[in-house]
Amino acid sequence: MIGPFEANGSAHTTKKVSVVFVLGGPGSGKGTQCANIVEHFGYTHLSAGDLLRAEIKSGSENGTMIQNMIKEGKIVPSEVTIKLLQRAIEENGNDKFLIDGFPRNEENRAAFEAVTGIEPEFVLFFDCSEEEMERRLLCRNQGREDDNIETIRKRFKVYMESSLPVIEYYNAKGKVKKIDAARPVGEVFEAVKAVFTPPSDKVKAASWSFKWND
Ligand SMILES: Nc1ncnc2c1ncn2[C@@H]1O[C@H](COP(=O)(O)OP(=O)(O)OP(=O)(O)O)[C@@H](O)[C@H]1O
Ligand SMILES: Nc1ccn([C@H]2C[C@H](O)[C@@H](COP(=O)(O)O)O2)c(=O)n1
Ligand SMILES: [Mg+2]
Repeated sequence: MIGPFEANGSAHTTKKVSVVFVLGGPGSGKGTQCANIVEHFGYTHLSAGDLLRAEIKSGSENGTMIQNMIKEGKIVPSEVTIKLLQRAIEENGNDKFLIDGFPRNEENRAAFEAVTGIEPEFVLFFDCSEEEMERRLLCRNQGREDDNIETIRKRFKVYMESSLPVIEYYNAKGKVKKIDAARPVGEVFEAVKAVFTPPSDKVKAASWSFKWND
C-alpha cells in the first residue's frame, strides 16, 4: 500500500492506495492491456484521456479548453487532470489503480506527487515503434478527434519531447517494467502477466507443471 492520499485536499480524508502508472506512446496498446489487467488482477483502470473526454461531454466550463488541447495533441494543465483523477480514486471503493496515460510530462509528474503524495508502485511501459503505433491509430475507428494523421504526428512529437523524459525519470529510480508492445495482443499480455504475478505464484505454477509432466 502506498499513501497517504488526501483526495480532497483536507487532512481528514486519507485513502491509502496502490498505483501503477501505465505509459507508452499513442496507440502502443495501454487501454487494451489495462482491460486485461483489470479482468485478471482486480485493478481499477483510470485513463486520463478518457476522463478528459468525459469532462468535455459533461459540458464542464473547462470542456472547450480541453477539447482544443486534445485536437492539437497538447497536454492539458495538470491541475485539471489531477482533479479528475483524484475524484475518480476517491469515488471508487477499490484501493488498486492503473493510471493510464499519466503522468504525461514533468509538470504532471511533479504536481501529482506534490498534491497526492503518491509514488507509483512501478511504471508499466509499453514500448512500440512509431510506424506500428501510427498503423494502429489510423485503424482504431473509435471516432476520436485526435486519430487523424495531422494530430497523430503532433502527439508523437509531444510523446518524444515531454513523455519519454518522465519514463526515463522513473527508469533511473528502477521503477520501469518495459514490455515489448509491438507483438500481438495475447503475447503482450503474457509479458504483462509475468509482471503482475507475485514470485511465489510463479514458483507454484512451475511446480504444478512439473508434477503434470511427471
Ligand atoms: N498488440 C496489438 N497488436 C495490434 N493491435 C493492437 C495491439 N494492442 C492494441 N491494438 C489496437 O491498436 C489500437 C490502439 O490501442 P489502444 O487504444 O489500446 O492504445 P493506447 O495506448 O491506449 O492509445 P492512446 O494513447 O491513443 O489512448 C486499438 O485499435 C487496439 O485494438
Ligand atoms: N495526462 C494527460 C493525458 C491525456 N491528455 C490529453 C492529451 C492526449 O493527446 C489526449 C488523449 O490521451 P490518450 O487517450 O491518448 O491517453 O488527452 C492530457 O492532456 N494529459
Ligand atoms: Mg488509450
